[in-house]
Amino acid sequence: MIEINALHKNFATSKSNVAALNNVDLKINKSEFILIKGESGSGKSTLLFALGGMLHPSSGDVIVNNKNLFSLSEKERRSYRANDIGFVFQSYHLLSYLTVLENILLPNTLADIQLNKSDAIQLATELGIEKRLNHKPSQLSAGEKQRVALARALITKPSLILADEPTGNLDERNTIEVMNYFKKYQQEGGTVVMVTHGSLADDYATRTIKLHQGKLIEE
Ligand SMILES: Nc1ncnc2c1ncn2[C@@H]1O[C@H](COP(=O)(O)OP(=O)(O)OP(=O)(O)O)[C@@H](O)[C@H]1O
Repeated sequence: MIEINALHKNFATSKSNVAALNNVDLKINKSEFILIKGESGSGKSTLLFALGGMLHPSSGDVIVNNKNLFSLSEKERRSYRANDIGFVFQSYHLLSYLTVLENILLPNTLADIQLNKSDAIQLATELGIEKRLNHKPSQLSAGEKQRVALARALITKPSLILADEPTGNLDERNTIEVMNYFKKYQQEGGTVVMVTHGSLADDYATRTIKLHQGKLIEE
């Protein structure tokens, strides 16, 4: 499904040149649940953003469903991001001036398919936040905020979830809940790629990869 070939990303400044990714090769199959681990600065987020078509590599390819992501037009890449991927971040990235329901339906502004309110309500019910639909993010607990972010990520029925430390601000109980939602999504055929430092996700993943100074050192 996804093939990463000889991926390099350099960040050059006047004083330094950081190889954030250095010759990374990786194949990701449908319905895998992959954890990306490695010390701070090892390139985990860079790899995730390249997978999401949000960060242009210096060289190398990201092939998704036989298409080279970085040979697509900007419009095609935007469509891939909006329709095929759900993003979940540590800090939720909810819009504070929108209600929970409006946040969940936010992909409507970007995705090709028309999302409707009843789908959002059904998803919110599955995630246990149906009583919060008219609240603003500031009125929610951390675990509730992340479930809203999950609903927003899932509403387009993406084939791939990219998650960057999604449980970094959550306690153990909420972490386990989020991991169970990811597992359910994966068991229904979705693919999850998740950056994490912790070990709570280990039991949920089908594979763990490790980066060190931009190199993939362990599968
Ligand atoms: N925009 C940028 N400009 C310059 N250097 C950058 C930029 N983004 C990332 N880097 C550098 O690239 C390297 C990899 O960064 P990345 O954020 O991918 O690491 P990470 O493994 O996700 O780290 P953390 O666990 O701390 O989030 C780091 O040395 C970082 O300083």
